Amino acid sequence: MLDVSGLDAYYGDSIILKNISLRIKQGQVVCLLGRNGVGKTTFLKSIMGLVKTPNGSIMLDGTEIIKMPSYNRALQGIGYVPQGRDIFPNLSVYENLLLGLERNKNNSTLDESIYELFPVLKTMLKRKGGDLSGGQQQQLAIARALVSIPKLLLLDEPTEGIQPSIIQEIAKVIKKLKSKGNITMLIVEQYLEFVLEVADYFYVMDKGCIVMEGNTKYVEPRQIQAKIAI
Ligand SMILES: Nc1ncnc2c1ncn2[C@@H]1O[C@H](COP(=O)(O)OP(=O)(O)OP(=O)(O)O)[C@@H](O)[C@H]1O
Repeated sequence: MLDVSGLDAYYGDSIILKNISLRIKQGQVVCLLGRNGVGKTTFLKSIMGLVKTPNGSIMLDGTEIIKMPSYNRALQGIGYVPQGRDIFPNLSVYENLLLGLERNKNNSTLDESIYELFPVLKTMLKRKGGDLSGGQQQQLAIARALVSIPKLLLLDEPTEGIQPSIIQEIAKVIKKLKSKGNITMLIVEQYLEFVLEVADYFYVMDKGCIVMEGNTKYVEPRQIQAKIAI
């Protein structure tokens, strides 16, 4: 459903991604791993149209999106949870969730089933986004992306700086979504155990290039570790 090929990405004149090719099948959870600064976030931003990508192709369900403005890519069904989550600190949890609906032209009411995935949010609807813990903010950011019912969800380091019990909650949500089968996910992550738990397939990036890929079921974790250890 996502087919990226020969993609280069630049910040100004500096080339950050070189000739990246990556494919995700419908309903798959794919993780992109790599050390700090190798270009993982830049790759997600390239899919969202937030960086310069003069060469290559990004096909979403058979449609070329590489020249589309970012807003249209969201309308095509891509949800993005950036690193740092981008929660509006002065808006309530409920208002933050409502903002997610702006991306969905077919739906203007909040589907209550979002609280089945994130029960903690239901207990905090009136609380300000900025008063939530880091883990709760991460859950809110994922929930906000999901209310627009994306067909492809991009998550940038969802476990970063989060306590283990909430990491487990997030892993559960990802597995639940996967079992429903109507969403495809690309997750940038450095936490290998989490990747092996939730992903079907992985790619490892180094210095702007893909250097390893495979099925998470059959890989020897030490082989990945060797490529991502600092
Ligand atoms: N706005 C920017 N302008 C110029 N260079 C940038 C910009 N953002 C990132 N870079 C550079 O691009 C390279 C890739 O950064 P990127 O954030 O994509 O890496 P990453 O693999 O996601 O790292 P991390 O895990 O630390 O988030 C780095 O060398 C970084 O310094």
